[in-house]
Amino acid sequence: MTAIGIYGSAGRMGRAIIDQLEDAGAVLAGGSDARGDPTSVARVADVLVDFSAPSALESHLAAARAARTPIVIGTTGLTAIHHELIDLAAKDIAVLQTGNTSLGVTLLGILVQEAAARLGAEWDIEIVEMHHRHKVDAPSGTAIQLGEAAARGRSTKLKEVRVDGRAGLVGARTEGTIGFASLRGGSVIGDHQVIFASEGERLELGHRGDDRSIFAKGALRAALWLAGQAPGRYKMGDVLGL
Ligand SMILES: NC(=O)C1=CN([C@@H]2O[C@H](COP(=O)(O)OP(=O)(O)OC[C@H]3O[C@@H](n4cnc5c(N)ncnc54)[C@H](OP(=O)(O)O)[C@@H]3O)[C@@H](O)[C@H]2O)C=CC1
Ligand SMILES: O=C(O)C1=N[C@H](C(=O)O)C[C@H](O)C1
Repeated sequence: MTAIGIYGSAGRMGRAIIDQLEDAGAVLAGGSDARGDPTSVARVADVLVDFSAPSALESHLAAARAARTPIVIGTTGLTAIHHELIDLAAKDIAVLQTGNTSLGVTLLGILVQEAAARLGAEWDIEIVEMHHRHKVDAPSGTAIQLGEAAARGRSTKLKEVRVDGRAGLVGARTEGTIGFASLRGGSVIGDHQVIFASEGERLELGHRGDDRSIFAKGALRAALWLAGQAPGRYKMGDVLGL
């Protein structure tokens, strides 16, 4: 059985993953949190999953590289520097990074890219997400990933067209931009809606997470797949064949 090491094991996602281990045919190699030892976990695991915090990413990647253990990174709130660190680690080990491990959101990304490619720039794109009151990063990793899919569909880069959380006298919308709005409240697991708005009509593509187990099952599916892969950087689409 595949032994899974979990970074962020005591958190909401860590606990949800532990609940799914048996059904996935995996066992817990060990876990660590803010005061844990990522190196010893990496040494005893066949594959690692990281659902912790961006500030821990560098040390988690270093531990995974030193032990030559593949790692699934689900932590969100990552910056360009974090992505560079991931690219660097992927030269030595298999790394899968995704803002969302669910099947539904992985497929949604493909649909969004396709819709953006087929609809002209006169269709405004806005992305709305809602999460529970404890979430610390915004926009969500999923929203950013969906924005990147839309930008790809339009053969542009998200960073060139991104508009975050409007407030005040911001002026009329600039054609071709992709806007983000984040809502926080209660126990919402994770809702995402991509709105394509034109004169007189709107197309809405979305996903609602009703249970955190969807992310846990996806993370374990990714981990079991990644355990057998050569060094490189992978996506959920590679796991699911989408
Ligand atoms: N990709 C996906 O599909 C999904 C991604 N996520 C993302 O996963 C991450 C975790 O979410 P969630 O479980 O809800 O968050 P929680 O706050 O419930 O858990 C975070 C865990 O990470 C640990 N942690 C915090 N800081 C560090 C650190 N510096 N080093 C090591 N461990 C640390 C915490 O430990 P301690 O208690 O000791 O501080 C805690 O156990 C978030 O970034 C979230 O957005 C969430 C759901 C799905
Ligand atoms: O923090 C969460 O809970 C979630 N985070 C991920 C994100 O930032 O997109 C995925 C999911 O929506 C739940």
